[in-house]
Amino acid sequence: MPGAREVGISGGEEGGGVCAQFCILESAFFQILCVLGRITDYSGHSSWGEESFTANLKSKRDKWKQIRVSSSGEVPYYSVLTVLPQRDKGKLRAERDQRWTLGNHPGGMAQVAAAPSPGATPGQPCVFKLVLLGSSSVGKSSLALRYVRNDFKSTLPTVGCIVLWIKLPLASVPGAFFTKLVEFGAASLKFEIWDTAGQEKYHSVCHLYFRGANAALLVYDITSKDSFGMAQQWLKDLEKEFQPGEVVVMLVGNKTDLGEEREVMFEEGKEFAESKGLLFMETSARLNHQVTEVFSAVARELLQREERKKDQTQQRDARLALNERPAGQAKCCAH
Ligand SMILES: Nc1nc2c(ncn2[C@@H]2O[C@H](COP(=O)(O)OP(=O)(O)OP(=O)(O)O)[C@@H](O)[C@H]2O)c(=O)[nH]1
Repeated sequence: MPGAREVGISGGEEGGGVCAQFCILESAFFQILCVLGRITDYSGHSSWGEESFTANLKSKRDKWKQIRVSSSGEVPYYSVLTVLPQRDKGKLRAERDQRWTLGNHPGGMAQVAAAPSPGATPGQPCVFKLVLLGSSSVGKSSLALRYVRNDFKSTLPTVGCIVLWIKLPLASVPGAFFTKLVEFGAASLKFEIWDTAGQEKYHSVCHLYFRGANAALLVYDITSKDSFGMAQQWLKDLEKEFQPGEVVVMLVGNKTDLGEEREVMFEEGKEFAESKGLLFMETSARLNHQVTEVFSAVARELLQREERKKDQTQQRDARLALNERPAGQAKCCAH
């Protein structure tokens, strides 16, 4: 978008060849453990295999521990299978076996997933939570990866609902995974992008992750009519959770590079979006077509809404101030 400048990217540690989902999973766990006060530092992953990973965590006592985490089952959960002792001792001693079910651990995901407060600190950019929703394989993770890192790769299915922050993260485990700072002239905002798993088995828990969202991208694959239908289903889920106009929603038809296999016409997407008051764009994460424009359009809409809210608050305060004047004092300073 003209005037938009991307000024920074942070979060989501990614080692060589490590997939985005992995970052999400890591990030989610890192946040959970920080919230629980169990760790003070995190050294990143050491390996990835199937649906498990290992990570090095620094405890309050300044000791490094290695944990192995896996996800499995119909309801996604992440289980710390084994806590290994300090690496310098070299022994494999199981110290703890804990299991968290996403969303219901006291002090866990519920806090991690708390809504960011736009512009909470004066001088700081407004922070907005943006969730990516849609069927499996429509390209949610790819759009985030393209936007945040200008990268594209064949990715593994996200497990669970991770916030990625921009993959703000999990197989897709809920969690923030990337943040991106965007400046529009004098205004700036920070996106916290939460990626969710599109697989049907995770659908029932994904609402935990869009709680507190400021914006949502409803992504479908233009070569799949089914995915377009599912995007409409996701919209119904959002409507259950939010008041009309509470979140900025954009419908995104991805994979325009596969035009010959197109099953959903541009007009079809546009008409549906207009009928529901949604923003609409078609993209190709693969060719980097319109990806930045999608996020910029959402960012612009969010900032405009914030401005409108500020104006309304000022007008209301001004009215209140006038009404509170002592009796007999003129309400109009012109006379
Ligand atoms: N041709 C083409 N392929 C794409 C595009 N975007 C994503 N893909 C591919 O589609 C597949 C699925 O992409 P993902 O980004 O993992 O999809 P997702 O929606 O995050 O999937 P889940 O994690 O299962 O919810 C991968 O093989 C991507 O490389 C695109 O714009 N064009």
